[in-house]
Amino acid sequence: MSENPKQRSFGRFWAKAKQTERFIPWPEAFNKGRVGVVLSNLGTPDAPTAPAIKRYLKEFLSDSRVIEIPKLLWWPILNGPILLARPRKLVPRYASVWMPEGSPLMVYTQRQAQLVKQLFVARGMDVQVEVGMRYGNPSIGDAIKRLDSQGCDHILIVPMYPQYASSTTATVVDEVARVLGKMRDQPALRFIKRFHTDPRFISTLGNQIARFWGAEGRPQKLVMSFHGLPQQCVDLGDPYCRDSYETARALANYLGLADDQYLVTFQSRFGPTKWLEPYTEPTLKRLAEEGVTEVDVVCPGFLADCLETLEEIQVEVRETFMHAGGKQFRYIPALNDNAEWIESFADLIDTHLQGWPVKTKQS
Ligand SMILES: C=CC1=C(C)c2cc3[nH]c(cc4nc(cc5[nH]c(cc1n2)c(C)c5CCC(=O)O)C(CCC(=O)O)=C4C)c(C)c3C=C
Ligand SMILES: [Fe+2]
Ligand SMILES: [Fe+2]
Repeated sequence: MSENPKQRSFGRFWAKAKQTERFIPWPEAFNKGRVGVVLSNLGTPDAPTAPAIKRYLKEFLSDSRVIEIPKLLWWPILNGPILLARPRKLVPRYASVWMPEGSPLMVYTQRQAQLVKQLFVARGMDVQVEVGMRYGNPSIGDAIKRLDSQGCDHILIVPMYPQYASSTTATVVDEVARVLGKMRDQPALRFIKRFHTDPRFISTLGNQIARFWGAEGRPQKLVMSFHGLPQQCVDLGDPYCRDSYETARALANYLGLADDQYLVTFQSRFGPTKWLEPYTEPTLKRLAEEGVTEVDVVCPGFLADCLETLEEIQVEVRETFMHAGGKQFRYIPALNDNAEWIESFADLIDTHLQGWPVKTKQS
């Protein structure tokens, strides 16, 4: 019997469809309408080697949300002195914090994603969670592609920064828009802008500090060190500085600290321009010189420990403080995979999923 021409053309269509990257078999195609979450952190080199660090820095420092000087001026500086010298200088610093599973920023971000996902499963919720780093791997594009292939057409983007800054939060939004600009069937989309005074964030970090003090005793001063930002960004309207002070005040209130029991400082200055002050390292030097010999440092802008906390604070700043006469310097770790934080983070994310088809096992 001869083949029906209609059947033949369907056969050709089917064979071609199966070859395409986005082919979804029929049963799964009906499983659309799921909900996905992208946890987006800064990103980090793939290895503590000069080529890997160079690749990472090139992508990071080519972002016009991060370096706000005209590209034509910046290009020779970046590709000249910075990318020729900085990667090699950073190798021993990254190597000193590297964990068996990889860069701490990556390891703790992946753990948070895994644990939050497990908690959603335990709560009977159908929510996929993927990590999408702003720079390096896995990228935001990778995360969205993975969610899309799992049938998620509702996506919540969670920039992992409690305080909003254009150079961190806004650039995640830019990148998501760029990725979605290439999609025909786009997902429904939401973003978390900030959670710098969210009671769940403040109480979890506050409890982490209080537990530390319960076991080890209180210091003379608590230093809350936030990542810095060029002063010019704040002058142009970036709310990051105000957000940081609001986090600090909420944390101090939660812990019952008087104004003279804590300080706010800004770390990780990059380049010669004026950044937010007071700078962390000179402040700690001054404190030691003035006779404050016992300090604890916490970094409430970082949800995961990384180079900037484990090396810059825990090694470099500690050394400066001790050389200036300090006797006791303790770094209180970031929330990382703290079980209470995983619960709080899942609750915070859940608040932003309201009204979306987060199917329960019963339904
Ligand atoms: C927590 C919020 C962060 C803000 C705000 C931020 C602004 C900012 N950073 C740079 C330049 C660098 N930052 C670097 C490392 C780094 N920065 C953050 C977070 C914020 N940055 C993190 C979590 C990390 C650690 C990454 C890791 O791999 O562990 C670096 C790389 C290291 C180095 O070369 O010193 C640079 C460079 C600018 C210019 C900026 C605001 C404009
Ligand atoms: Fe930074
Ligand atoms: Fe640094």
